[in-house]
Amino acid sequence: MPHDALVSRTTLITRDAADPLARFRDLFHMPDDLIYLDGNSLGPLPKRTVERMQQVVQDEWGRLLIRGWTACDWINAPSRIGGKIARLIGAHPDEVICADSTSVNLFKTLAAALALKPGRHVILSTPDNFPTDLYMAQGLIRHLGGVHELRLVDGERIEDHLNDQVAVLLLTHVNYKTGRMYDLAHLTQRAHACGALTLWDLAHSTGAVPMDLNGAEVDFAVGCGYKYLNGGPGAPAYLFVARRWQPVFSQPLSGWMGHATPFAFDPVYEPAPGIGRYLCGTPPILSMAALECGIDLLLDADMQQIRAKSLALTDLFIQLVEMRCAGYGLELMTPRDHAIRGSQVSFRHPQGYALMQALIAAGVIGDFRAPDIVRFGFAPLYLRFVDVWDAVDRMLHILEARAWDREEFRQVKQVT
Ligand SMILES: Cc1ncc(COP(=O)(O)O)c(C=O)c1O
Ligand SMILES: Nc1c(O)cccc1C(=O)C[C@H](N)C(=O)O
Repeated sequence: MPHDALVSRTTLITRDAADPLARFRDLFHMPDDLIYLDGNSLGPLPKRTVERMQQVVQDEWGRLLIRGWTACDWINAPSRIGGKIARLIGAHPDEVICADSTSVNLFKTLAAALALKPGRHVILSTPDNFPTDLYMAQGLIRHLGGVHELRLVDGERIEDHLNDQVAVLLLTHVNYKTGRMYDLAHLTQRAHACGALTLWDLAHSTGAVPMDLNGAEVDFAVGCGYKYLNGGPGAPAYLFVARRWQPVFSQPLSGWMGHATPFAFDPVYEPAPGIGRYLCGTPPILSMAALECGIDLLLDADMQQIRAKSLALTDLFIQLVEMRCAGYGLELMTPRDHAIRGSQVSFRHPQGYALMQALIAAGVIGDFRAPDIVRFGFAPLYLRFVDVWDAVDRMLHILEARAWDREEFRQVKQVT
């Protein structure tokens, strides 16, 4: 959006009226007067989920009991939901399965990827990757006897470190602190050129950024169900394995749900022929039912429209903060360049923690990330342009009045 000094609350109300995604807001529960800029950590509750939970608990579990596994097709929930997620990320339906947490899926896919590159010992990543990605790699390395190395290098220069030692390039597409987005297709191609595989963490891009995993020839990916997919706290995650790698190796968490014939109760493990081998234990049906509602909402929207609005919202937020809150010590961390920006905006502020507490008290929910980052996520399905104006307005009042400068806001409580 051009930097238009004439932008006002009224012009933004007009802009909302013309928004092709406007109808989605009413499909969510959103407390009055709350501006929710934290959907990149935990998405809000879709109204349909409330009905569906009632149905799955009372009618399915309550009345059908164990018959639900077949009568309600619970058993196929992981592949059915995986198939729906596939449509959001440019994958074939049989390349995605819904299961476990992102962390566990990282372990399974990283183990599979390393086994495909026996002569190479390096997992290449960045120190600012989300910690669970690094922790899971460290744990797997220990488990495999310490022959691998997790090599952490500056993300801006990652290409310089791709060489014939690298087995797997392990990156998070959109950085959780800064909102910086990597060029997934380009880096995948560069990794392949040196003979390495790619494992992408799509936690902060799924449902916010259109992706074409097959077009980019990505090998493995994982993603999160409770952020932009609005699946609820601790919603199941997903994993993607390109068709070409599915038959080659089975992952190490060889639970019975990943068996070719789980109900044959054979004492010997034999992996399922396709993506099903990446399952481990029994799927959490209640959580999956909630997640499916969130995904269905997204599938009803157009990902290109979502991306266009996400960029417009983040542009507007940057513009208004810089125009209206100038001189109060806020420093933009998120790239201005659309090509490398996800769906969030982060600023540094010397009193970042207290500022975020004051914002939350004023009804603007974002996140604080140590040491000094205030982070705002923009989910186009339920946010309005006028919300951006109001959020900046409340921030300006807090900054002008130094309302953050209160003992209760400075005291660091548990940080989420
Ligand atoms: C990039 C990234 N990966 C993974 C996770 C979390 O994984 P899990 O669902 O296993 O807690 C998060 C956020 O919690 C994240 O931001
Ligand atoms: N997964 C979370 C949780 O269980 C509690 C609080 C926050 C989270 C998050 O999602 C953190 C998030 N991934 C982040 O980007 O910072």
